This record gives sequence, C-alpha cells and structure tokens, in this order.
Amino acid sequence: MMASEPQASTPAMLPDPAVSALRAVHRAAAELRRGTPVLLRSGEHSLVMAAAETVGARGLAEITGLAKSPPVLLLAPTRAAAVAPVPALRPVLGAEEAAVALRLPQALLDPATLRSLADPTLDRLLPEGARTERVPAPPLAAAALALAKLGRLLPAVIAAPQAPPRDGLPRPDLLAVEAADVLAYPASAATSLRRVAEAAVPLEATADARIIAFRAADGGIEHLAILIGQPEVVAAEGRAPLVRLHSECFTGDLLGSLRCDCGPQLRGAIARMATDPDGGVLLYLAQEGRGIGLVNKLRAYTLQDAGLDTLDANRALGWGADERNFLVAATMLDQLGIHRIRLLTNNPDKLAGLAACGVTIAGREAHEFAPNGVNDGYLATKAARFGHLLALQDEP
Ligand SMILES: Nc1nc2c(ncn2[C@@H]2O[C@H](COP(=O)(O)OP(=O)(O)OP(=O)(O)O)[C@@H](O)[C@H]2O)c(=O)[nH]1
Ligand SMILES: [Zn+2]
Repeated sequence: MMASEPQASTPAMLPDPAVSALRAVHRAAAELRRGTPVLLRSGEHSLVMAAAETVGARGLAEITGLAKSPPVLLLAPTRAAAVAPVPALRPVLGAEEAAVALRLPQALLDPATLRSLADPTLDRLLPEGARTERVPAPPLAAAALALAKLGRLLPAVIAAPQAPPRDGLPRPDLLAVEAADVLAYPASAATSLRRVAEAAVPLEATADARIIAFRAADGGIEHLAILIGQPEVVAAEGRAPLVRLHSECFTGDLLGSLRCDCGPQLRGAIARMATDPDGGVLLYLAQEGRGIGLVNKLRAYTLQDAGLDTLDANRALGWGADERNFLVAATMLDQLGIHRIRLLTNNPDKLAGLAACGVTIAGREAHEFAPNGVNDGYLATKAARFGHLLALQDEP
C-alpha cells in the first residue's frame, strides 16, 4: 500500500519570535557542550555562565574577566548536599531552591576540580582538604542549571553576574539567551513538532509497518512514530488503538543490555501490535535514560554499581528521577489524529502525564517481562519507588 504523502515541515506555523527563542536556546546549549560561556539574561540581570563539565581554562578566564564578583559553582541541591554538607545547627542557605551556590577558593577554580565537583563518578579526584562555602545563589541560577540540562550536561554551572560594560571596551562576543526562553523550551519544542518524513519499513514481526519522523523547530533530534497497521484509520472510526511510549535506550534496544527491560519491551510491543486487529503506534522517543541522556545514564550506572538504585543515582547526579516530557508524545499523537488510546505500560506516570496533555486513556494493558537475573533490582525499584504496576515483582 502507498504511504500517505508526508506533510512538509511547518515550523513557520509558530510565530517567528517563538522559533527564534527556541533556536537561541538550542544554540546556547550547544555552546555549553563545547565549553564556551554564554550570557543568560532576564530584565536587568545577566549571568555569565559555562558548564562545569566542559569549561576549560580559557572559558574560565573569560567568565572571570566579565564578572562583577568572583564566579560561584551552581549545583543541584542533591549534588550540593554531597559536595558541601550543611553543618548541623546552621541555617540552610538555599535548601529549598532549585540551585545551591558554592564559593570556591581561587586555587580550586580550575577545570579539573570543577569537573570532579560536578560529577559524583569522579569524586576521587577531589583535592585533599578542599573547602567550599555555601553562598546565596545569584539571580537566574535555576535557569542556568536548566540550560545545562537541556544540553544533556550535568546540572553544574560556573557563573557570575556580569559586570556593567566599561566605556571603550568591546562588548563580549558571547551568545545571549533569555532565561524565560530556557524555562519555556521543553514545552515550546514539544508543541513545535511536525512530521517531516515517512516510509514503509517492513519488520520481522510484521510487514505492515511504517515510520513517521517528527522534528521540532529548534532543529534538534527527531522523535519517531512506528505505525503497525492503520491506527489512524482505527482512531478515525472511533476505536482506541494500542499505543506504546518507548523512550530510547541505546544499551537495551540495540545492544541487548541486561541491566534494563527495554529490549524485550520494544520488541514485545511491536509483536503485540502485530497481533492486534487494530494494529498500534509505538512512539520511539529521543528521551534516553528517562530524559537524562546516554552519557548521564552511563554515569548513573556507575553509581548503581557502587550501591545506589536507579532513582537515587539520577538524583545524586543532580537530575530528577524521571525527566521526560509527555507533551512530546501527546503532540505526535495529536498530529496523527489519535486522541483516544489504550496504553501499553506499567508506569502510572505515563497514564497521568498523557491525560494531563489532553489524551483520553480508554484503557491500560500491562507490558511486563520476567526479570533476567541482572535487572531484578532495577525492576524491583520501579515497583517499589516509581509505583510501577508489576505483577511479576514481589514487594521487597
Ligand atoms: N536514568 C536511567 N535511565 C534508565 C535506567 N535504566 C533504563 N533507563 C531508561 O529508562 C527508559 C525506559 O523507560 P520506558 O521503557 O519508557 O518505561 P518505564 O518508564 O519503565 O515504563 P513502562 O511503560 O512501564 O515500561 C529508557 O530511556 C532507558 O534508557 C537507569 O538505570 N537510569
Ligand atoms: Zn533500557
């Protein structure tokens, strides 16, 4: 059967300023990945910042040269608690905030030390007797960490308020980005997703399969919908097709890693849809590692090998337990004309997250595979701490 015509990419449907804002944030995140400082702005405030994980000596010198006061290290509170524990009986500065600021002695302001303060898998590199002091976080600290996370970098940033421009000196050649645009980015990028390509891709489990690629206006990585049969027609006829939200897992999907259950879940979902008379849609979402990215997932694995579970490992890195954005999946379903679904999942957050984005959940089908001897603890944590509805798991 001929696939229907792919629709043209239509980011122009967003107003120009919204597209420009998305692209500015995407470029700023790319600068941080390269170790280049950027300027974060909001009204009268501007913060010169770089990611602790990537900044080099030149970037640090650039920040110091533009700073009004000595740069501070901004960390997620969970990571700050490990780096600079708050002594008992002392008021906790910034404990309720999204970012904690640490002042470092000048001798510790070097790229290797910043990396080891940012990354709990490098703790061994901390210099003997290193001392850090908690100080009030500067304005825009939360947006600074959010920008690092958008770059899939550790939420650890070296930053300082920018000094007022001095007469006669050239303005710094730094990319500037609005803090509000950074905070709005996940939702704006998700709602800007548009279909860009479509092809029939016969699969082992069924020849009747198509892939539709969706791209956001920022030019970032694409998300994919794998359609088995004609689920759009099923939806148009008033029935609720099977849908699976599958977050990309390089290790499990491609390599058959035993640490998780992603490989069996991916192939199992396609096999299940192939046997359903109404087919189904598998959304293959570029949200590796529950949204923290492959590099951070590998770090989380290192921490898990040292005794943390999958949830605490994310938090020790400064990330949330699950950083996925359900608006991505909801927008894709909307563009496919599918608004009522039967969801293949054990994860109650996926049901609630999609419902909050306007998708009607007509039913849930369990999607559980037996532990393999390696992922037993991982699955037990999903049941005990994420509330997953797993029948094959004994309560620990
Ligand atoms: N951060 C982190 N991510 C992991 C870990 N193990 C697997 N993942 C990621 O978790 C995601 C898998 O989640 P999903 O298959 O969508 O499933 P789920 O949230 O467990 O819910 P179900 O729908 O019930 O399967 C993939 O992106 C994996 O890369 C881990 O230890 N740490
Ligand atoms: Zn996996």
